[in-house]
Amino acid sequence: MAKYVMALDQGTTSSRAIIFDENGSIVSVANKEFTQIYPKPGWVEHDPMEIWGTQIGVAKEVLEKAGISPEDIAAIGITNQRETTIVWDKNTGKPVYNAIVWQCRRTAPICDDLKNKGLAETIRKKTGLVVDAYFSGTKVKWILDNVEGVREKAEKGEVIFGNVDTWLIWNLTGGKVHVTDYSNASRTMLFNIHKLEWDEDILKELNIPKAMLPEPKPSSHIYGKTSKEVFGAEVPIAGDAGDQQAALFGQACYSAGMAKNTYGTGCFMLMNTGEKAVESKSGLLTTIAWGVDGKVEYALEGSIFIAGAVVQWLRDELRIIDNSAQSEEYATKVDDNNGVYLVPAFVGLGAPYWDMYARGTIVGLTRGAKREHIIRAALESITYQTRDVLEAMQKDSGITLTNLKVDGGAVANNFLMQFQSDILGVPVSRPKVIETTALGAAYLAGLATGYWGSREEIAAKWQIDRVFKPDMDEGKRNSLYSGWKKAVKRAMEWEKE
Ligand SMILES: Nc1ncnc2c1ncn2[C@@H]1O[C@H](COP(=O)(O)OP(=O)(O)O)[C@@H](O)[C@H]1O
Ligand SMILES: O=P(O)(O)OC[C@H](O)CO
Repeated sequence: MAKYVMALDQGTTSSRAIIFDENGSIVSVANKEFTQIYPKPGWVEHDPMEIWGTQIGVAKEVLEKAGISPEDIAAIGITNQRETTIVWDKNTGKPVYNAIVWQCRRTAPICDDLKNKGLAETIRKKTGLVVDAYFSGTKVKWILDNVEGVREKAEKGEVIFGNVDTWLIWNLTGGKVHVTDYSNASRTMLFNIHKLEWDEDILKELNIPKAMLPEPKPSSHIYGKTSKEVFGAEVPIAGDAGDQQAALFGQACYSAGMAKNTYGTGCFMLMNTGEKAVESKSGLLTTIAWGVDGKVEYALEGSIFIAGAVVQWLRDELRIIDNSAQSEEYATKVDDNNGVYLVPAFVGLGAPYWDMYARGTIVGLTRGAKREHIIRAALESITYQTRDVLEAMQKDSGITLTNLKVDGGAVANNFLMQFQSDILGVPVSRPKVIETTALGAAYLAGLATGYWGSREEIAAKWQIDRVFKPDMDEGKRNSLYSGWKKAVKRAMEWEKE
């Protein structure tokens, strides 16, 4: 029997491949960053060929690093940045346009139009989502309306759509399989999350031909096999989930009420709500967690668009740090934020504000404000945004969280984790494996092929690295947070005419 499971984790800023053994321990990792394209303010694109090239590149590299061959892989699990939209010609395999990234705001006017027609509530009821440029539906419409000749081809079924999971599976199978899983489908704003089917009315409203859409499937399922020419062997592709849902799975949040927060490019808090789709009244999303074991489970989600990305911005655009880890070093050189707040609304604000027209701002600057304060304010902003969504989640679910499980690249930052716990007043638990997204995808794939037997078996493998306990008095916690709320008001609706 093959000895390992491979996860392909296609994130917003990098493509990663990880090999896991039976214990869920990492055997080897390969990672490659790729180009972020910003054609206009508020627009974000990726080159789909670069996504594919880096992803297959790291898949080969990780095998080499581990000294194993493709035949040693029992199954592959795919997990991906969600919502990002790719449309390609199914005969040539070539994209008709760059991938429109989840962060891209170009379709805000299409969303305004849907809202003005009074469709927001119907769309929310069917899809669980707030009408926002974040989701794929309006991005597909934009491509059909703006790229010459694409609509005609789409109507003939020659041009097809997929999120990044679909694009990777299509390429891995040598252009044979056009599928997605329920968790990814639930992020398109085209999918009825209760009936588990594409919604004809929304498709009609957005003028999107159904023939373009992938077939929705469970998240733990054998979708097809890798092509020998592409991967070197025929390996079952047996797991597929959006990266945030995969992280929830990897954190073993299998019962209703369990939650995690992932600190990557953005920050996404998800709470499992079991087989019940809970409607949010506080600005959260209702989303499909996964389809596993013949049933579908749901989650409440608080989506924060910019988290770790603010640290990349300090590094690449502001150029006041050389690497992400330095953010911790500078932030801890000062005792506090000195009254400085940074609202990283670079691509608008997600939950719970949903303001497509908000933009980034720094407030509270005085003559004594130093680089350290700005760096600290950037890290603090991640924790305040998390408090925003945690409060919404507690309201919607009626559950008071007594502990928050965390993961993702930025949780390596100990200052960030301690401050997070201080601002929430709740312990924050960091697991040994912080690559939980990839782990979740591996588990989904391994369950479908019998490499692992059950969720109980998997849950027993979860191990803690460190718990950060709150160490700030309530008065200070609340006064810092009220400063944040004031700062957010300054950032909102900035781009609105
Ligand atoms: N020590 C650190 N402190 C703060 N942020 C960090 C640190 N290390 C990594 N990051 C941030 O974490 C993000 C990378 O996390 P990752 O989970 O790989 O994200 P993604 O899957 O979205 O590409 C980057 O945005 C990076 O700036
Ligand atoms: O690339 P990540 O890990 O920040 O995740 C992006 C999300 O899936 C967007 O919804």
